Amino acid sequence: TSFIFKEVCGYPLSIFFIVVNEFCERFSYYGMRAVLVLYFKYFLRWDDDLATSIYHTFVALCYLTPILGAIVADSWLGKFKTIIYLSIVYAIGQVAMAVSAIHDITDTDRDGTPDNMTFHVVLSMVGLFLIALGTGGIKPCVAAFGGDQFSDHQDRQRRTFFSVFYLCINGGSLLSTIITPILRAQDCGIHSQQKCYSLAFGVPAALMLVALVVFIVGSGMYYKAEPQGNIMLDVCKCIGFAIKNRYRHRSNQYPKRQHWMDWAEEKYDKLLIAQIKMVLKVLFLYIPLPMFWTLFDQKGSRWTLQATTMNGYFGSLVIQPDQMQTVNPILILTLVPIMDSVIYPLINKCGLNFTPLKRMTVGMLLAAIAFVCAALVQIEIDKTLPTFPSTSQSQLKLLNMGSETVTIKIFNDFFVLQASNEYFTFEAGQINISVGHPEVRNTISLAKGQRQTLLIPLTITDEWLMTDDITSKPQEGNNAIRFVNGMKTAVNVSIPAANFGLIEPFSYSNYSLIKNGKVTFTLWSGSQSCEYSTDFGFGSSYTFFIPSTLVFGPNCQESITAAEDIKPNSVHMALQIPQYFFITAGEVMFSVTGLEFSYSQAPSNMKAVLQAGWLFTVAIGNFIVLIVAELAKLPKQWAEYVLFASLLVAVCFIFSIMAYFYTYIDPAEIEAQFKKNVNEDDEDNKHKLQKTERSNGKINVTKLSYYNMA
Ligand SMILES: C[C@H](N)C(=O)N1CCC[C@H]1C(=O)O
Repeated sequence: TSFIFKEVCGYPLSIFFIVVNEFCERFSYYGMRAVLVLYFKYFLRWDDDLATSIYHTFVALCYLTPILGAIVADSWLGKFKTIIYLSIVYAIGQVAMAVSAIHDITDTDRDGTPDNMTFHVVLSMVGLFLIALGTGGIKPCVAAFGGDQFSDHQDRQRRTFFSVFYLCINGGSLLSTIITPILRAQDCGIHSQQKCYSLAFGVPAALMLVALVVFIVGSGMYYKAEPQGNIMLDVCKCIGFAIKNRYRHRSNQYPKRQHWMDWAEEKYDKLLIAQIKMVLKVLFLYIPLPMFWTLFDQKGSRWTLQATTMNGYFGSLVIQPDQMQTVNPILILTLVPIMDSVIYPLINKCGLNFTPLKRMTVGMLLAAIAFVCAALVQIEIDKTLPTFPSTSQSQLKLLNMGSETVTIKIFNDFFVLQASNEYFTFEAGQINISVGHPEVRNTISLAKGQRQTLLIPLTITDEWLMTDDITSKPQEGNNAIRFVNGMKTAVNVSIPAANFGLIEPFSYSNYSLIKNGKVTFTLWSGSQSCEYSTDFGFGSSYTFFIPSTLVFGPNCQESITAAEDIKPNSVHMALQIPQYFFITAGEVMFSVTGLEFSYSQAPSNMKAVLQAGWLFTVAIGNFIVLIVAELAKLPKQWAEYVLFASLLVAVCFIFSIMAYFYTYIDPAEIEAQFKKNVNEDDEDNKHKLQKTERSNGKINVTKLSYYNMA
């Protein structure tokens, strides 16, 4: 097809439209993905398990559909038309998601919640399916289409293109993962204001339309390789025939052939057989690769969970656990140029031949190192975690509600205390406690596997009270807070975000979850009030005690005491940076190189198919995360990290052996050689046929059409 070829600094101008398209498309994809789990959980009201499973299934589907897109592009529509049509499908999917998140559509009673949840679920599932089809379908085509814009002698430029392409992916990903959560946090609605998921999905939908328009604008400048017929069907038939033919000739009397695909020679074109061999060789090499993605994809799950048990204060800036993931695209944006312009040229200067497969091997090793770092950080975190009781143990803490210290005897140990900050651990189901002078004895039954607090009343002879305490770290960096009222009057405690309700005399409130930062509690008793301010970190639990002696007024702050049930997270989130650095450096070496390798080693008619094969390794990696997370329930998280690191090292060792035996090819050169040979044969055969025709007086039509085809 004709096109206007324009070059800027040695690069075809057309790739500008392709990389801008990729930037917008990745913004659209990652932006929508960033708020998807929260949409499931808080809008569709799904539980955590269902939300996580559907999320991972969606991600895996997005990397499975490239196969479909590649087949359509290489065999039927060509890459250009496939990208246009599937981008339309993709944009419709994004719009469906945005519409599905408008609660007002079914909120007939105007209470702020959708009344027909089936409508929202069905529309969002249809939307997600279309998005998976679109994003996956176009992904291998866009990368390969970009590669097609370069001529055979532009190897260096094409390599740079793949690096810039990767930068755009991560630029889009970075911006959208920052912006869409902010959009989601806005309130919007017609009848009632709710969290604005429709805007968080609407902006990615708009970006997808921009991606489509930008791609169409470049239309006149693209080199559009023609699809070469139903190539995948031919490939399958050819492989099937080779296997059948090999089986038919299994006896020793038939001479062996160099390659099992050579058994297709009787029926199929030698060029097609050579092309299939090229693809199979690369696909075979891909077998160990999903393991890299298995580790890589845990950034979004295990590493984010790890961050929830860490301290996110960076000076006055507070980083939320899921925001740590943005370190990956930020590092990509810095590491790709450094690798391309400093590290690789330096390695070359040292005389080392750092081939693509060597780079990928080093990339895998770096990912394994990242997991060792994650394990070391986990060990540090574990040291700071409270020791919760085992199923055969009980833990007890004491809180003396009186103003005087009391002497407490548990079995034969004496304590003089106002309140105990530590939990005592007991194996026995019952303990004897003696309090004060003269001694008041009590036998207390303890709950196994539980933490409890014993509230010793003002008058020791009054009834003793036991509370059930929290036995795990609060999730997502929240703080679990409760109040014990030691006063003779009821007290109401509230903060802007929560109300602890009315706490009766000598009783306690339930736990409420509070975010980090400064919080001011307002205590009310009748018309009297008191303000109590304190700073919270991440993942702590406190019991605040309101003493009987509290005087409401400006100085009440000092009278309230805080018992620390669970310490706040003390290991800093910055300690995750080394693991992010290694996984990202690994990604640059592995993924950017793999993308280019998949293009350069693919025959001309199967470029998109091999890109899809590459993306398929990402899909399998995601499935392995799902399976391993279910199966490998190791008691210690750090041990799971070490297990993953060891598995990747083992896989990397196998891959390096496979890579050692791989010979790099230039598909264009091989194809040209085949075509030249066939043309020469063609000439010879034409002469032979003309001779035969002259001698027999007729032509073998089948053969002639075969030669013409070749
Ligand atoms: C966001 C990642 N750094 C990244 O660029 N990718 C993860 C899977 C492949 C690649 C992408 O194309 O999105």
